[in-house]
Amino acid sequence: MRASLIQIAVNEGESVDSRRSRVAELVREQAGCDLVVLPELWTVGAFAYEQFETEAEPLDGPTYAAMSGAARDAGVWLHAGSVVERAGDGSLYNTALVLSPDGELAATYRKIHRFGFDQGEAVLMSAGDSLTTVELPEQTLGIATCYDLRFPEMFRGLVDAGATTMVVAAGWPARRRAHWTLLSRARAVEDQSYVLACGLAGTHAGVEQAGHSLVVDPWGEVLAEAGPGEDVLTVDLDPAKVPDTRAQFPALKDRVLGLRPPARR
Ligand SMILES: O=C(O)CCC(=O)C(=O)O
Repeated sequence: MRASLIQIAVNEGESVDSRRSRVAELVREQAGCDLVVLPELWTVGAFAYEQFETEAEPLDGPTYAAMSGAARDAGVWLHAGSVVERAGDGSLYNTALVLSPDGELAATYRKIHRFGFDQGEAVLMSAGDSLTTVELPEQTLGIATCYDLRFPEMFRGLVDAGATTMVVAAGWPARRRAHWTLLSRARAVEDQSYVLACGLAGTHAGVEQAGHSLVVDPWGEVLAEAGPGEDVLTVDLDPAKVPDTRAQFPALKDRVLGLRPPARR
């Protein structure tokens, strides 16, 4: 199974429309891959809070339209990153879209852990409350977005739902790049899963992005890592490696759930 992660540079000066057209071409260039992954909020920019209202779109909006055609032309499964979704009741969500090779919307995921500590996304967006997995012919994708990477219990929920490859679309700031790499590897090791972590590059709204997207195998080895700028990572994954790792080193079987809190004395 061949996967490509497209680490998109979002810089001031490029309109959302021209970026959409440019990215659609980049997706088309990945024909021959099985899966293509894009970053979080690559249309508007993950930190461009003042544009969230104006660039919000319904699930079948302009990003879906552009990505649907690109997925179909390339014949790939496409995790199209996330968009600012305007829901029917007017509220906004940070919503990931997964398209099948015929361009249909196969799954959506509304980001559960909003970033900002009572500012930015955390106040502008509503929170999702459901996990999303996507069945591909040889693997099950577990979908997560950026700040979610810090919450291992969410990934354990994805493992329990059958996920074998975690796909993390992000707009991770350069300032905490070390956390990005460390947490991507930690999720791979503890969940004995592939992790495809695809971030933004460039600088928007004054926030330099980390880039350095990476693909980690279920043993925690980094199979490929991007540089700081716009980049495409193409990696061959062996779906058998997940069950093999889980069988050879069956730590997931030793989980103890429902521990009692410490006794009060
Ligand atoms: O957790 C972090 O350091 C970055 C999270 C983030 O930027 C986001 O979720 O948009």
